[in-house]
Amino acid sequence: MTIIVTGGAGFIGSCLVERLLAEGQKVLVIDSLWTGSMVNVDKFKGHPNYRFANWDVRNKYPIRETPKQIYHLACPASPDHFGESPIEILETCFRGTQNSLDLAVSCNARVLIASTSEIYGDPRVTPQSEDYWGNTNSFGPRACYDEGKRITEALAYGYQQKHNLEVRIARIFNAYGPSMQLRDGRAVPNFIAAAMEGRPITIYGDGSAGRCFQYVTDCVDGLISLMQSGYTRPVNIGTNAETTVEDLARMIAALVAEKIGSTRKVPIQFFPARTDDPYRRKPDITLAKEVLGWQPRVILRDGLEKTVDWFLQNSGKMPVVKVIDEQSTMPLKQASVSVAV
Ligand SMILES: O=c1ccn([C@@H]2O[C@H](COP(=O)(O)OP(=O)(O)O[C@H]3OC[C@@H](O)[C@H](O)[C@H]3O)[C@@H](O)[C@H]2O)c(=O)[nH]1
Repeated sequence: MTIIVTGGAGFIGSCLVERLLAEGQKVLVIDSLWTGSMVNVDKFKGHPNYRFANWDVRNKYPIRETPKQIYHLACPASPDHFGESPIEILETCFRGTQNSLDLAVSCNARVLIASTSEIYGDPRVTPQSEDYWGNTNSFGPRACYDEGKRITEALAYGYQQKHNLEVRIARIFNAYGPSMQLRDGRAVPNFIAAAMEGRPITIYGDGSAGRCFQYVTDCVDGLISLMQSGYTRPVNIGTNAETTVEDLARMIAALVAEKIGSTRKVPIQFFPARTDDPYRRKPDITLAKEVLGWQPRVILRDGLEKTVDWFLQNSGKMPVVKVIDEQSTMPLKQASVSVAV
């Protein structure tokens, strides 16, 4: 029986598809290529267990088979998209999720919903455990995603109550790795792109904001473990190894320089923090360890090295989604990272 992956041509989705195919599963990817890319799934073409449907999840998918599982991942996840397409993102969160849940009901399939750490908003408590209700702003630049993902969780809960549907909810914290787009807009690809292209790295805020970046294969392991588990409430999927945004920028600048054999200094420019940007985000992953027996394994330095290697090898093949105009405002201050190796 088939496993459906909506958003399977995206960054996390394509890594999940690769894993499922390697396990011998039959996979149908449903993706509109809004933020996903054929570049991510070209490698599966011709695989006997792989099929692709170019389809927007906001519309009901005309299914001709009975899937046993649905991983519902389809949705833009970069703050750059929140400003460009808030209504489309809200529609994707509500109608897209509802369509996947309806499909699961009609096929008696189990469905895993990709939720996010963003449902905690700008948290007042650290670390964030699943029973923290969050601090979100429903009327701000991140609202479409924060509130949109909150509604996906509420929908999943409603379907579980009303239809006795088997739902799994993964709250994914800052994933990174190969197959992100160079112009994705998130910190890791932005910093790698700047360092590779010899531009200054742009930091929003003073660089002290905290994040916990998890490598994509760890994230995919967590999603599969959750899908296979009997646990029906939300679970944080992330690492609790915290770093500051400035330390991340310095690590990436040094890694790129090491790889390309450069000794020049990489400037860092500090711009005002973005509205509602969470200051400190760190998951409590006790629950995931207990109910899934899962925990992340890849340390940041190793994951970043693999990611930088991948970008250096593949950046030429990537479609340009968006070039951020960093010159439109003046930086607050400038620092330089010495990358002499
Ligand atoms: O070029 C950049 C990009 C990002 N940043 C900062 O780096 C931090 C991390 O930003 P990212 O855009 O990578 O990620 P965010 O924490 O905002 O979460 C976002 O991307 C990861 C997804 O899992 C989340 O769902 C999504 O909302 C933020 O403080 C952001 O302002 C920069 O300083 N410069």
